[in-house]
Amino acid sequence: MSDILKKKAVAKEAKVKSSTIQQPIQTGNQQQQPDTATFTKQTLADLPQNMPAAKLQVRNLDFYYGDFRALKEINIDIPEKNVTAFVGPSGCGKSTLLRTFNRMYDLYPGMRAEGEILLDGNNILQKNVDVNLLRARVGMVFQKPTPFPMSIYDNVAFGVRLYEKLSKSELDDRVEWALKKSALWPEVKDKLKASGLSLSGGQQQRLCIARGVATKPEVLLLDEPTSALDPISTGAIEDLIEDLKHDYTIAIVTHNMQQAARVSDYTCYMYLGDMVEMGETNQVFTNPAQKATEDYITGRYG
Ligand SMILES: Nc1ncnc2c1ncn2[C@@H]1O[C@H](COP(=O)(O)OP(=O)(O)OP(=O)(O)O)[C@@H](O)[C@H]1O
Repeated sequence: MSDILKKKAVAKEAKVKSSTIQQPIQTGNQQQQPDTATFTKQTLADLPQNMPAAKLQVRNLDFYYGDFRALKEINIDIPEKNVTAFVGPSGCGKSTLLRTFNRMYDLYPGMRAEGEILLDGNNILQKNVDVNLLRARVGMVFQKPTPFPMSIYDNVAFGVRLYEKLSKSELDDRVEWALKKSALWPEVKDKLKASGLSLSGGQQQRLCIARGVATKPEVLLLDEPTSALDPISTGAIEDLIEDLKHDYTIAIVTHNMQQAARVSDYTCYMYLGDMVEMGETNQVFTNPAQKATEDYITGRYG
């Protein structure tokens, strides 16, 4: 069975589990929640065996919004040229963790990260790191499509113009390459001068992915990239993720368990700022190491 078919089978199994086995227990008007606070914190020793080489290594990472500690001693590896999904209940710190990987939080006062995040072995949290260069290496696509109010061409060329000096024909080639990578080229090749805002929601998100890949980052961070999209656009973006992972290291935050099962190789389950479990996606969905993970994955909590 091909990898994608295997994943689809696991996703289907997860769906069956959630719909038939693990319904919340009803007591009158109250939903009784299981005790999800019982888990052993993930440590480096618990990381899956035989993982591919790590592109990012997160070590003892804490994150603070002012006095609030939103991430607590996170220790994980993000394997190169694989898809790693972050799942967990709302507010558990998924987006916060993703935003540390390109120091997006630097834009806001009062936020700080402590610990280490090694990108190819170099700590990106050090003060002397050039954050613009970091963001060229670690690109990000947000939940809502955010095309700039400019043409489709200029949207894709925007970051490239910031970081590289290409000739007109080289830039044309790069724009075409990025639009092909994001599976949008056939739909826009005859209207590159039209506004990015004139595209449908799904097309706008693929445009943002084209903008994200155009600078040829090494890591692509996707923060709920399909939550605002219809099922057909979602399918197109999931296929795209499958394709992009051959060239990029991808980290994705998703609320959709089936999506995590379908697109990711590794899954991290987070709860209230803690990393509960990181494992191979097939294992996390079929045989999680911790009951807290099982309760969430199967829909009993969250
Ligand atoms: N700008 C902020 N200032 C203060 N606290 C914040 C800020 N952003 C997030 N938080 C808090 O940090 C914690 C983690 O939030 P985060 O957005 O990372 O969670 P999440 O798992 O991505 O949630 P969701 O699934 O709802 O997007 C939450 O308690 C949240 O309230």
